[in-house]
Amino acid sequence: MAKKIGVTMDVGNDGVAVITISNPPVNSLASPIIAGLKEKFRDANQRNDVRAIVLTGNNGRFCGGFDINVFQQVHKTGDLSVMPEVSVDLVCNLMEDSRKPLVAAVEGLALGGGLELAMACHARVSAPKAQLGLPELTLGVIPGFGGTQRLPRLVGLAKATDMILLSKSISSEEGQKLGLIDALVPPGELLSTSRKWALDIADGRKPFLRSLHRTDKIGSLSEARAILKNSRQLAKKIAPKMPQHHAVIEVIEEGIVHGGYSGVLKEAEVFRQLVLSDTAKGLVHVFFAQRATSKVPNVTDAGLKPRPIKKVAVIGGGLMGSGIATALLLSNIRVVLKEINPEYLMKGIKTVEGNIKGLVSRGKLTQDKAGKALSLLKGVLDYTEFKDVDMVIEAVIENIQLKQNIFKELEKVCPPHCILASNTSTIDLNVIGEKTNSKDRIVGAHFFSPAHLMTLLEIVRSENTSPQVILDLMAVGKAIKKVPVVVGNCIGFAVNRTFFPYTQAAHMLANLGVDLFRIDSVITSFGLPLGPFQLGDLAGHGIGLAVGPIYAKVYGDRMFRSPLTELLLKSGRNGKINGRGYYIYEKGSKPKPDPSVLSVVEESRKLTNIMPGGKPISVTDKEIVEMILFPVVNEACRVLDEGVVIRASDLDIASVLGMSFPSYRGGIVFWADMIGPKYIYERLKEMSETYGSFFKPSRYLEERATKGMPLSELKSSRSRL
Ligand SMILES: CCCC(=O)CC(=O)SCCNC(=O)CCNC(=O)[C@H](O)C(C)(C)COP(=O)(O)OP(=O)(O)OC[C@H]1O[C@@H](n2cnc3c(N)ncnc32)[C@H](O)[C@@H]1OP(=O)(O)O
Ligand SMILES: NC(=O)C1=CN([C@@H]2O[C@H](COP(=O)(O)OP(=O)(O)OC[C@H]3O[C@@H](n4cnc5c(N)ncnc54)[C@H](O)[C@@H]3O)[C@@H](O)[C@H]2O)C=CC1
Repeated sequence: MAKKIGVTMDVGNDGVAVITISNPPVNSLASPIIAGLKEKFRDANQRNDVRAIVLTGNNGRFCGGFDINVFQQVHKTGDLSVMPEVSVDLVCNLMEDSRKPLVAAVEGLALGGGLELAMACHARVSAPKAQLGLPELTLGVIPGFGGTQRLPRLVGLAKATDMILLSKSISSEEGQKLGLIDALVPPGELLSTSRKWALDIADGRKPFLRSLHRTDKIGSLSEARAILKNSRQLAKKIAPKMPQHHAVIEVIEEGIVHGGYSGVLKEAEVFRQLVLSDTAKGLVHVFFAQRATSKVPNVTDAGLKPRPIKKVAVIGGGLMGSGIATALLLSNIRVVLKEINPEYLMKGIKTVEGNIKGLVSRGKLTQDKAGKALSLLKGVLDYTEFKDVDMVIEAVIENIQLKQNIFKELEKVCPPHCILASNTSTIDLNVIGEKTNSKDRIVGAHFFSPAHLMTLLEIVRSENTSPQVILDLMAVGKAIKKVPVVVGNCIGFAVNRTFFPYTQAAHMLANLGVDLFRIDSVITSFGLPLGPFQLGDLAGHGIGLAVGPIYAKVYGDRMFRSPLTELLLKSGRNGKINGRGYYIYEKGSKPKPDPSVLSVVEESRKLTNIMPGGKPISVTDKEIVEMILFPVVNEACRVLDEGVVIRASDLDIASVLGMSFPSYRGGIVFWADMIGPKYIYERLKEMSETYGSFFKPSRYLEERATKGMPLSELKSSRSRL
């Protein structure tokens, strides 16, 4: 059935015109909707039989904001003229300054431009539990329909700056307490109450309030300045590299100092600058990339329905198993946690308890919910409880034989419908399932550490995994608030494979004489939260050593073999786990660079002997970024070429959510396309001539560079999906 898009107006016998936005699924403000709103408001203002107006949205959702597709259009063409004139034409002139009272009837959600339309109305009536917010900063822009001016005037400056800077939405219940919502009524009474409210304003029984003209919640200029000073500090802390966070404070201040209308004009001007920024391009790409992951050909379009997953067994209560168990419990899924002995089992259970208590102490979970979650956990030492589980997630150490034996055993003890998933970070799924007859229900459920906090779930399918199993795991992933990305089977899958050159390039640079703490600092300035050496400390150097040979077996031709990890472990530095790696870890304080590790690096340099003429190389910060991240782009090209991901944007979202690649750079492939494949190819060619085949450009990169094609444009016939 075709989507019904448009704006309707029904004028009742009571003289109230109800204007309704229809643009499923979220009633976003696409260009025809904005044109329709202008037409209907003009009409309602002119008609003699209309005394008052109610604005609402169809299908239980008021409005999800401006149509983000238009931003993407602007990014593709650079043409700002496709952005309709809204803030003054529609919002100020036709709505707020209308002589006829206007009431917003809000239900479901009013976000971004949606909330901004509601705030331009003369009152807001809402159904319970509606989501209200201005999330524009997450898209690299600022509110553009007057939200920067009206929200402070409705909820107060401190609350408004907090909501805007943190893109934090509130419920209609909280909105009512703050004065954003005038009345909260059951959904069945929403329209009747809104009509009555509009007529009450028309007849002078209720005040005719124009938000932009209000000053009662702004406070004095000195109070406002003190709040804005705090906001500037907050913006510096949470988003030092985001232009929109700093710009929005300037825009709010303009309205405080020179009046709301002046603020509206400045808002429009700044909005138009920001919408063309690279940050907005990256963040809008990430918005759509994340949503695209829910569409998996031959799985989500195959007419299948996810089966209920009520009880899950997790094998191994170590770092990953305890995190995975925590994530499941928090979404009310029963968990059986299996370990090898009572001591390890107790340790696993204590870790789960610690994870959950940590959420309570940070105010992210109520005590009640924590108690409920923990009541769903059962620790076991044998397979008796496995007889009625719907899914098993194996998270034992990275050992092929051990995993093969476990899967062989699982086939016998689990019911036939049970999904058999492995959290392996590296091993080929076909090898894990080699000794079973259940290959169609074997799947990779690759979580990222800490598993209860990181949002990526890489779902790895082999050529035998059934679409039903993939769909079920996608549904579990969403239920436990992860973003599932379905990828093909290969060593390291999509994310770890793409990023294995990250650590290796860092090791090469350190062996070439570059200071490792400088490398970490350059990479964090680029936008990753941790540099490669600190990340190694966090993951633990033992795991690095264990997976090295697995990668070497298949990608050996393009690996830099560094003795650094082995030397580090020999010197008793396992990483954060034992308090010492490249950094020193002490409870309650930030990791400190450990100068004594430099002797280990020296030893490594002697063994590799790759410094030209025995002298450290001299590199700029830009060159460090290129030497570390261009090899990652190069491997991403191979991942794209081999069809390990369905679409390039899946690798973008996986790199953002799994590796914390900066979202404002749009993900690894998007970033590479912004720089240009030709430049990356030429730089890698130069590096490979100087430093060897580790940097040799891949066939895919060379082809794209020569043909002038973006990396994201897939033409692979070698899909693994
Ligand atoms: C001059 C500019 C004025 C201005 O102030 C700027 C704005 O208003 S910018 C937009 C601000 N709004 C937002 O940032 C909201 C973005 N959307 C969401 O946060 C969520 O989609 C939702 C909370 C509204 C709904 O969530 P959910 O039910 O989980 O559904 P999905 O997220 O999967 O979305 C369903 C499909 O709807 C598409 N969508 C959502 N919002 C918009 C939008 N504002 N514009 C265009 N399209 C939107 C989304 O892409 C999904 O589409 P699909 O094809 O994947 O089904
Ligand atoms: N550490 C990390 O950052 C990540 C690890 N992984 C993968 O997750 C898996 C587990 O890794 P970690 O949790 O780090 O290891 P870990 O060493 O912390 O935990 C493994 C646990 O499995 C238990 N175990 C071993 N054999 C068992 C058996 N037969 N039955 C029940 N329990 C058994 C061990 O006692 C141990 O507690 C590995 O495959 C690893 O590659 C995946 C993503 C990230």
